[in-house]
Amino acid sequence: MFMAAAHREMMIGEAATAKGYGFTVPEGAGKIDWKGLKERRDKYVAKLNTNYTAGWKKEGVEVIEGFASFTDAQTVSVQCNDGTTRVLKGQHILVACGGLPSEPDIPGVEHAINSDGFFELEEQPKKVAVVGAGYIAVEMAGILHALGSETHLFFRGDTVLRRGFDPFIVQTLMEAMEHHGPVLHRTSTPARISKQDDGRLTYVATEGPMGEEAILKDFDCILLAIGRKPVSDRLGLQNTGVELNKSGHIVVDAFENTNVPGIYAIGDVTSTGYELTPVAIAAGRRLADRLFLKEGRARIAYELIATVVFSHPPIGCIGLTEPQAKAEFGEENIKVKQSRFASMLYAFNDDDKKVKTALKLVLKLPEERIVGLHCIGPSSDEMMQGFAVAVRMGATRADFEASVAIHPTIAEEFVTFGGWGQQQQGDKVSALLPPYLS
Ligand SMILES: Cc1cc2nc3c(=O)[nH]c(=O)nc-3n(C[C@H](O)[C@H](O)[C@H](O)COP(=O)(O)OP(=O)(O)OC[C@H]3O[C@@H](n4cnc5c(N)ncnc54)[C@H](O)[C@@H]3O)c2cc1C
Ligand SMILES: NC(=O)c1ccc[n+]([C@@H]2O[C@H](COP(=O)([O-])OP(=O)(O)OC[C@H]3O[C@@H](n4cnc5c(N)ncnc54)[C@H](O)[C@@H]3O)[C@@H](O)[C@H]2O)c1
Repeated sequence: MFMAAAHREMMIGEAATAKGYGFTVPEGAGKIDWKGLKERRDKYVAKLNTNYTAGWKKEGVEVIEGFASFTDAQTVSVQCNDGTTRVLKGQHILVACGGLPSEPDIPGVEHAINSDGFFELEEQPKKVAVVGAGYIAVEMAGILHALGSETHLFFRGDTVLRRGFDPFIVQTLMEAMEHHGPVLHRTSTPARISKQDDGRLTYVATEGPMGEEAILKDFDCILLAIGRKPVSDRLGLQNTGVELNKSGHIVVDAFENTNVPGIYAIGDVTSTGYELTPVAIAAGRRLADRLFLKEGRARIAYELIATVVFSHPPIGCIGLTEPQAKAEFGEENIKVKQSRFASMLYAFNDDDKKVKTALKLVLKLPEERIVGLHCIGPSSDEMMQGFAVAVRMGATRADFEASVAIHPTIAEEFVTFGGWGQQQQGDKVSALLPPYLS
């Protein structure tokens, strides 16, 4: 959440963009009171926790603080924080124990921090290495760079976000980062970390096809963000017969059931492949409705989960990438509409203009149903939620085309695409009205 909020305040080049609009931007205007921000954030988080605790009390939920593990498929033993042990039996047991950051097996790894450590930093690092290519690495490197830390981003492939993101969008992000972002270190694999005599850190990676050593010195922080692993190994699951997959995630079906009746799992600890807060919450709600309100067989549409990366600029997407759609439905059954342009927001600053906005629709033929919608550019994060509703409802190109554009916005490109080609005419127009108006 704070990444999202921080992101909005710190759009790269915001000061430069403001200059283009005629604002006087004093030197050092972007400087941040890191300590003050951390203090206010910690207070805010504490208040949220207090509110949740109060809510549970009000609902009559007993909260037992401690470490829980299974002794058998109906029994959980809790080592409570107050030193006592509680043994609880249940007809229904839900595992929602999440995950922990993964660490590379390299010498000196203890000198680095992970995303938990990032939130504990008391000072803004002057020179920082961020290792990884996923959400956290991209977001945190973007924030640190935007705040003025000398930021180096190290990743194993040619691009970041290689898994699950459309190559057109990723390429646009790479170009934006090259113009306005951290120093990029491609094809780079972590090798070792050591502490220098002056307390700063040296980071060594192997880079390029020949695996040459790259030695970079003088970091005051090395942040590892190479994914998260489920905590399933410490829950006594071996006493239950609950099945885990190769990566240790609890195997669940689309209804949050494990293979053991009465044991369910949601969130990051599961095999669903989505490590996102709203997915865990939605899964919990659906499960509770089914178990206790007996409300049918509602399940999450895992195929259509919208996601946002709070990169600079942000990325929003839902559904299949172009390669995924072609693999699933066959190349001949997929049509793509895409567009790349300099946003009007950046019209007055030549350097800004290099950061492009890109949008893509992936359509399944013959009905031209939208099976993928992807964008990168200002406000892509905010615009995704509305488009996600439309895509989940099965919107087609005709539905988008029939929606009158809002001008001047970036999102309007999705419904105009520079003129979709043929305009609908005559009787076809009424066919494009929503059912309740026709
Ligand atoms: C840096 C960072 C930024 C993120 N940003 C976003 C974002 O912007 N948007 C988004 O949608 N998602 C984001 N995520 C992902 C999101 O945080 C997770 O998907 C979500 O928290 C998963 O919820 P969960 O309940 O499965 O697990 P968690 O939130 O990890 O909660 C699991 C809880 O179980 C407790 N626990 C573990 N084992 C036991 C045990 N044996 N006994 C008792 N308690 C136990 C843990 O202490 C923890 O409190 C982010 C993740 C990280 C790390
Ligand atoms: N905006 C958001 O919604 C948001 C923000 C932050 C995190 N998250 C969630 O948290 C999850 C965890 O984030 P993450 O960025 O740590 O994981 P990730 O799975 O998104 O990315 C991990 C990256 O680390 C790389 N990697 C793996 N092993 C490596 C190694 N040994 N050396 C170098 N690189 C290695 C992988 O290639 C991958 O690119 C995400 O999958 C996401 O679901 C979401």
